[in-house]
Amino acid sequence: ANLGTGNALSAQDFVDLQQGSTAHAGFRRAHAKGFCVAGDFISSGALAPFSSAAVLQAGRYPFIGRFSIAGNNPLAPDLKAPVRSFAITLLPETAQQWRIAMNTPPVLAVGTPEKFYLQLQAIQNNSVPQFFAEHPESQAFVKWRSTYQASSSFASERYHSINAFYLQKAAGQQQAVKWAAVPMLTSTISSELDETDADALQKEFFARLNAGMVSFDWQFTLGTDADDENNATVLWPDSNVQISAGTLQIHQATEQLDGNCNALNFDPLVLPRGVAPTADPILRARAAAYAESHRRRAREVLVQSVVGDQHE
Ligand code: HEM
Repeated sequence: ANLGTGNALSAQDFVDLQQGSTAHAGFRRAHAKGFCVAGDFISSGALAPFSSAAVLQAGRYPFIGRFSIAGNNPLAPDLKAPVRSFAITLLPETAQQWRIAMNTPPVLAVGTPEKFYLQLQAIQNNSVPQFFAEHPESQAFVKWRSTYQASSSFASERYHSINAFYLQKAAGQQQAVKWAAVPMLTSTISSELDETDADALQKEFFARLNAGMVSFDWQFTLGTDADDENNATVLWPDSNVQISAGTLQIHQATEQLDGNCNALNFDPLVLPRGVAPTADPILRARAAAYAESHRRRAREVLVQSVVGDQHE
């Protein structure tokens, strides 16, 4: 992509940049390293006045999910990653899936796909400070980054939707929201994190889960007329109303190559009735890039299995 001459930026451009010079066949081009989880969402029903979504009505709904670290390398050391992630697919009986991908930062540094692309280039060129200086909208992100301390567990991070969505109840009635998965730590483990182990976080999580369930409170923040739901660089004020939708209880974890999260694409535009996308342009770019990454890795997995069959 040559953004200087008005050429349109494509999903292929994004994924080419994200995968770098060596593609890791069969793996996600971003957030390549992770593992699958499964659990139940215990919905409080507190969001039901705002949305007709099946899983926001009181009840218990299964989900499958994936914890990951940002980056293109499926063997990267867990503790070196600047961003950690939690993705879920809620599975109500109505066949209306809700796919969600969340990251540790609450905001983006820049608000458009074109600038996000330039930011990825700046990361690869080691020119991030200059990039932030040239993009004053990155202020909230830079502030978050300066105070954020990575924790010693995937189970004790807070994961954010970053982009806003609408909850819809009846025609013409909508409420802008952002959400976060907020850790509810109930169990501690005795073993210390082995900082020399590339899979330290993954092992910690599996050990923790053996000792008991891992839970997150799924908290929604309501936007007001003063908030721009289409600009993910701005943090909404703490004074905004917060409502807990219920508890995400995780009771199973599986290596990603053996788990049913691996083949999924956590496309943020796969939404059930009662939830709708805002006009935030990042959301469209994400849907297109995830599809392109999914296409590449799915094709490689099929090719591998065909080759394997021929040798059997
Ligand atoms: C224009 C901006 C973005 C681009 C181009 C982008 C690109 C990608 C790509 C290509 C993948 C791999 C998809 C797959 O193969 O299944 C991915 C995964 C992911 N992205 Fe993004 N992303 C963007 C913004 C975001 C934002 C704002 C968030 C958080 C709110 C986010 C969270 C995630 C997560 C959690 C995953 C891993 C999902 C999983 O476990 O399968 N991304 N991203």
